[in-house]
Amino acid sequence: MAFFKKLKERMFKSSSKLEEGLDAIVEDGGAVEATADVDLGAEAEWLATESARLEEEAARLEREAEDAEAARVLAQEADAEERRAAEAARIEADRVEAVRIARVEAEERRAEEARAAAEASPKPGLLGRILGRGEAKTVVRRALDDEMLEQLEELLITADMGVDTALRVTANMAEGRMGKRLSTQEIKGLMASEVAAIMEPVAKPMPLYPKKPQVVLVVGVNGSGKTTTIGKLASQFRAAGKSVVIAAGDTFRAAAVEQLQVWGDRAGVPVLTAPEGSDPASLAFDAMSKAEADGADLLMIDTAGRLQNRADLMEELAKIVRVIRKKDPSAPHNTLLVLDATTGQNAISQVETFQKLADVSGLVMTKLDGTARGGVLVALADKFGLPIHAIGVGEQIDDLQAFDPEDFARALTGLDA
Ligand SMILES: Nc1nc2c(ncn2[C@@H]2O[C@H](COP(=O)(O)OP(=O)(O)OP(=O)(O)O)[C@@H](O)[C@H]2O)c(=O)[nH]1
Repeated sequence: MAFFKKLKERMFKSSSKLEEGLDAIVEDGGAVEATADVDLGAEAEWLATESARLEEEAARLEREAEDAEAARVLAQEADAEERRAAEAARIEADRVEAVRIARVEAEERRAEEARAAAEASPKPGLLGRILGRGEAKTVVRRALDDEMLEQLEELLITADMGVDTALRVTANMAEGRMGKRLSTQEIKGLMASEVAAIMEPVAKPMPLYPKKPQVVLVVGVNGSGKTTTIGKLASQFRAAGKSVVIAAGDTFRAAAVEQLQVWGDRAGVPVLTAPEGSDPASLAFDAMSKAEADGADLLMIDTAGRLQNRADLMEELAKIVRVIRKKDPSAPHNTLLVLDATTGQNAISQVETFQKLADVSGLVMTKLDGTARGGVLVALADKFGLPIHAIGVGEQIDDLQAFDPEDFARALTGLDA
């Protein structure tokens, strides 16, 4: 699936970190085994070839016997009964002997091939040696024990899954499997299904309501990717036939406003701005009036992300909410928290903080491309259960994807499609 391949490529750092770790864990205390399916296939192939060859040999001997029979008939005609009978007996004996020799030769050739293959290959698999089919494919397997489980836990913790989630994932993986010999591929498969099970309940697109305008408040620390995400979302909604208005609510930073205007242009969506330093709530109110007057489907409000002064930020966000509720008591309909995956476990404390500042209704995780810390999304899902609406996997306008738990789990663990 092309979409999955792209996600896996984008999440390369997370998956390669887990893959390397898993390989090392399985090799540490694991043993090389022949992959049974490959060797049985080789054996079946060899038997089929050999049986075809023996059939040919038998057919040839049959033809010879027929020729001998013809000779016997001729001899009969020559009225040399005894000689002919002796000749026929000899030919029959020759035929039996020829079949025996052909079988012995086949056995010898087989043994010779086995010896040659054993010499050519320093470490052939067991069946490979017996059958002389060259080097058999091998796989490293390790019996699942407490030590291996601990190593798996540590690996998941280093991939930012957090201690509690890592413990839960490994405990579920181990259930009913202690002592079983597992390959890296099998462990990846188990891990991917545990991760997908945790992510499944939170994978929800941003809900749309029959409200005009539907107000989407976008919160998050500076640099988390709010502006970029608003631009990407606006572009997607536009493509889906929705009319969108954006409000540049971080009025204290001219650069942030300019950046939002650039994204508005890219998405083909109007961006409402206010003079530097003016009241964000007043801008939000004006934007609400414009969106209503234009009959817009969605109003997306960018906000400041200054966590340095939490009390001010809390008051600023609360005032925006108070003001837009004068126009629509049910607004904001969504409060999206944008998180940067590269901050790893710090994303956990950002959720805790913003849940106190605003009524967070869903998450967008950005910058999953190019980070080895993608596991934090599993920890977030496990700890908060907040819906994950989308993931950012690049800086381009179409680099925002709906969150698919199975694709994510496979990409995270490096499981091949
Ligand atoms: N690789 C990558 N970069 C991203 C992604 N999302 C955003 N960025 C980059 O992250 C940086 C910050 O993004 P912004 O959208 O400006 O973040 P912000 O939260 O609005 O930040 P402020 O404007 O400082 O409040 C920019 O350089 C973006 O290009 C993503 O999914 N992947």
